[in-house]
Amino acid sequence: MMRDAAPLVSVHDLTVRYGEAAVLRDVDLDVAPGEIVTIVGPNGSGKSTLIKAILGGVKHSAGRIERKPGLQIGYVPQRLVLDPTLPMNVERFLSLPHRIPASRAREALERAGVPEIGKRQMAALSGGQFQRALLARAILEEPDLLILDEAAAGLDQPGAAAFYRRIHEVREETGCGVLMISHDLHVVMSASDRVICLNGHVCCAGTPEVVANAPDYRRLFGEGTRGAFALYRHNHDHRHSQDHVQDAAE
Ligand SMILES: Nc1ncnc2c1ncn2[C@@H]1O[C@H](COP(=O)(O)OP(=O)(O)OP(=O)(O)O)[C@@H](O)[C@H]1O
Repeated sequence: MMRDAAPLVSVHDLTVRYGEAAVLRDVDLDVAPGEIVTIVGPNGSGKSTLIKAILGGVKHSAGRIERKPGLQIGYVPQRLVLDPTLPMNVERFLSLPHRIPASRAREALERAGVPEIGKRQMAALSGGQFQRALLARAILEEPDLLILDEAAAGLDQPGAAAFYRRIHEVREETGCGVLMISHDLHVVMSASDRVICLNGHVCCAGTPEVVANAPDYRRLFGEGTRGAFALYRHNHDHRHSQDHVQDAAE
């Protein structure tokens, strides 16, 4: 990772509103080349909105987003719904909207850890294979920054762990930066260089160690689902408008 290098993307004092309601307030974030940054936060805390703003799909009402000139982004959505009656194999899917040589498709599938699925029908893939196909498509153009919005949601625990391991390897192999949203807190803690805890604003940010060492988090981490809520409760000396998270943890 190159924290000293110019960031791939940096977000300053970002505010996003849907109508009157501010969904994001004064958010700062940056991703350096080769760095894995994970956004965590309760449902409705603005994680997807932040990513959409970075991708340019949502307008912000204040603040600014700076992208490295010529920045190439690869995006892996949480899910993609394809017409199951549409015959389309994986290689063809990778060739949309621009036809690519079969060798490039094979290389991307190898990188994504699924070299064998090129001729399989998209509709016949398992959830894990489908997400790998989306990953292959996102890395086809050798992006500088890979953005994943809960891309392992719906996979079982070993499947999700394998998926994140693969992301780690892609980062090692290509040097791309990674910005992802994840609810898999165990994975977040082991696979991220930096964690941003979001709840409309940035509650806390730092290395996984710093975030995980918050007393509540340490006390509760690993105690079933309660551990998952602990991250959102650490060292808060203020109340949120979304206190359902706190309620859910109690
Ligand atoms: N297009 C929209 N119009 C109006 N409100 C929206 C829109 N998209 C999202 N919101 C609201 O903005 C808030 C943040 O949504 P967002 O999807 O960014 O949260 P999230 O942290 O990604 O949630 P989750 O973990 O459930 O995916 C929510 O209250 C949501 O209802």
